[in-house]
Amino acid sequence: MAGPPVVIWEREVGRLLRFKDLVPRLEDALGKFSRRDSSEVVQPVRSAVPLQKHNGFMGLMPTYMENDGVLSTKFACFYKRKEGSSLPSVQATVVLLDPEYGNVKAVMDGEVITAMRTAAVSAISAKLLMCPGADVLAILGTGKQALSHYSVFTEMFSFKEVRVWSRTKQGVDRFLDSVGGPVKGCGSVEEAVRGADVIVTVTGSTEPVLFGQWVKPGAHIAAVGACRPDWRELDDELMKNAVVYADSREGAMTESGDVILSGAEVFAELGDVINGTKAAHREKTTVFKSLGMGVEDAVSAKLVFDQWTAQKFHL
Ligand SMILES: NC(=O)C1=CN([C@@H]2O[C@H](COP(=O)(O)OP(=O)(O)OC[C@H]3O[C@@H](n4cnc5c(N)ncnc54)[C@H](O)[C@@H]3O)[C@@H](O)[C@H]2O)C=CC1
Ligand SMILES: O=C([O-])C1=[NH+]CCC1
Repeated sequence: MAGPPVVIWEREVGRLLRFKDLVPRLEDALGKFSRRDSSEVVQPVRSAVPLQKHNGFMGLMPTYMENDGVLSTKFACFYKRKEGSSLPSVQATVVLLDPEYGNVKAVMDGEVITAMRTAAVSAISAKLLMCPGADVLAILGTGKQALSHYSVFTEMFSFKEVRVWSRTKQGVDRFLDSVGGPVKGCGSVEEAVRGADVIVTVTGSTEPVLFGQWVKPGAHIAAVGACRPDWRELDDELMKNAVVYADSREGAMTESGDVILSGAEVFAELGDVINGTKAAHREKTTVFKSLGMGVEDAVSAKLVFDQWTAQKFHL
C-alpha cells in the first residue's frame, strides 16, 4: 500500500520554483500539447463548476503526460470580486498522482504555481511574438498576476520603461512599494498603453479595459484575465485587427469572451509557433489569449516535487 501524500505548501513551493527552470519546461510542454499526440499529453478543456452564491467557478484541470510519467490535476477556484473585497480572486491546489498505482503522491499549494507558470507562459509569448527592440512594457492590473508578470518580464527582458495602471491609486502605490524597481504609475489605461510595445492585461474585469484605438500597431498583448465566455478585457477592434494566438484553441473557443464574442479567429497556439508549424507575426499587432492549462501545472508540480525529493534525500 502506498504511503500518505506529502504536502508542499506555499513558502516551500516559492523557494523551489525558479523562472529559469520553469520557462524551458513550459516551452517543451506547450509544444507537446500542440502536437495532439496522446502519448505526450492528454488534457481536456477545463471543467468549470459554477459557485453561483459566491460569484465564482471551480475549474478542474486534469492532465496526463504519459512519456513524462506525470499525472496531475489542479483545482482552481476563481471569482469575480467586488471592488475593495479582501477575498482572493484565485485559490488553487495541485494534486500529483502516481500514474501506475493511482495514489496521490503530493498535494501542493497551487497559488504560487498559478502565478509563476501563467506569467512565464506570457513571457514565452512575448519572446516569440513581440517586435524586435521592444522598449516599453505596460501592465494593466496590480494584483498577484501583475507582480509575477513584472518579475519574469524584468528577469527575461531589458525594457527601458515599465508602466503600471490600476483602477485605484492605492493599487498602483502598493504595486510600486512591492516591486522596488523603476516603474511609472499611470492614472489611466490610455496613458499606460500609448506607445507601449508589450501590454499585459491581468485584471479581474469582465468588461473591456483595453481598447484597440490606443494600441500601437505591432504591439504584443498578453491577455491573461477574462477567462469566462462572457467576460472581456479587450475590445472588438483590438481582437479583430490583431493576429490572435492562444494556449489552447479549444480552450479559447470554449472559455474566452474576448475570442467568442468578438468573432476573432485564433490563428495559432503558442505551441504551434514553438513547433515551427505556424508563423510568429512579430511585425503585426499580436494578442496571446491565455486561459491557463493543466499541462502547465503538471510540469510545474513535477519540477517542485523533483526538487523537493532531491533536497530531502540530499540532507
Ligand atoms: N490565464 C490564466 O492562466 C490565469 C488567469 N487568471 C486571471 O487573471 C486575472 C488576475 O488574477 P490575479 O492577479 O490573481 O487577481 P488579483 O485579485 O490579485 O488582481 C486583480 C487586479 O484586477 C483589478 N481589477 C479587478 N476588477 C477590475 C475591473 N473591473 N476593472 C479594472 N481592474 C480590475 C484589481 O484592482 C487588481 O489590480 C483574473 O481575471 C484571473 O482570473 C488568474 C490565474 C491564471
Ligand atoms: O489556469 C488557471 O489556473 C486559471 N485560469 C483562470 C483562473 C485560474
